[in-house]
Amino acid sequence: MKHLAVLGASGHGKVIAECAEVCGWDQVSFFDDRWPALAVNGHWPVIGGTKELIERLAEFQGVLVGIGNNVIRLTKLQQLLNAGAHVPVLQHPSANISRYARIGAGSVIFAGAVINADSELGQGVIVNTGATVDHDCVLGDGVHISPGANLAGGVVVAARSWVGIGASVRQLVRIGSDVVVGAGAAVVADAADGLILVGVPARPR
Ligand SMILES: CC(=O)SCCNC(=O)CCNC(=O)[C@H](O)C(C)(C)COP(=O)(O)OP(=O)(O)OC[C@H]1O[C@@H](n2cnc3c(N)ncnc32)[C@H](O)[C@@H]1OP(=O)(O)O
Repeated sequence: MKHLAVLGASGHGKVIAECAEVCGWDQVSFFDDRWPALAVNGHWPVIGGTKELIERLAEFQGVLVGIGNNVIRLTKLQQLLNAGAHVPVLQHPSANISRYARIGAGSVIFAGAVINADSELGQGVIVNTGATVDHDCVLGDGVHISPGANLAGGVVVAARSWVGIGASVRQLVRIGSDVVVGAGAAVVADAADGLILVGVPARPR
């Protein structure tokens, strides 16, 4: 019996839960600091907060963080790793992931995503529905590649940056840490840390 705990009873958490079910996890339970006021997340129960999860870690064969905010997701992930949680990588069966890609603990790769050869993903990364990460990309801890976004070959996205839905990034471009790339943007040049970029071609906002 494989029981997965997900910290963060969010919409993102629901996608993690369903992905876990199709990956063969028998049961999924949520933990969220809004518990006990929040007792359910869609089709899955919420059975405690962070404190309760850490007390009950031994009951779960895996623990993931279902929080979209990159900074909070990484903080919670580190807390769970420090407490000795077993943090898996979740890969939807329809995702096409190179055998030569490396993916850090707590990362989730959703339906229809593609990750090509020699890409390296850090911990707590989200490659969302239908996103593509081409060959030789490097994604730092806590990066989120939103649905339908496309990274060309050799792109670097540093820690905690968020590439918005449907955005595109030209090959070999380096995006710094804590950057937000807006929905539909086309990033064609390197971007410094902390910028918000929008448009085609993408410019700081
Ligand atoms: C499964 C999931 O749901 S995963 C989540 C996927 N979601 C995303 O990818 C969202 C990415 N976020 C965005 O694109 C956001 O709009 C941001 C971060 C770029 C900007 O957000 P905010 O700071 O809240 O901007 P706000 O909505 O107030 O708009 C400010 C201005 O920027 C413009 N703007 C906002 N987003 C964009 C964009 N993606 N491209 C071009 N212009 C934009 C607005 O039109 C507005 O222009 P105006 O001042 O001329 O009226």
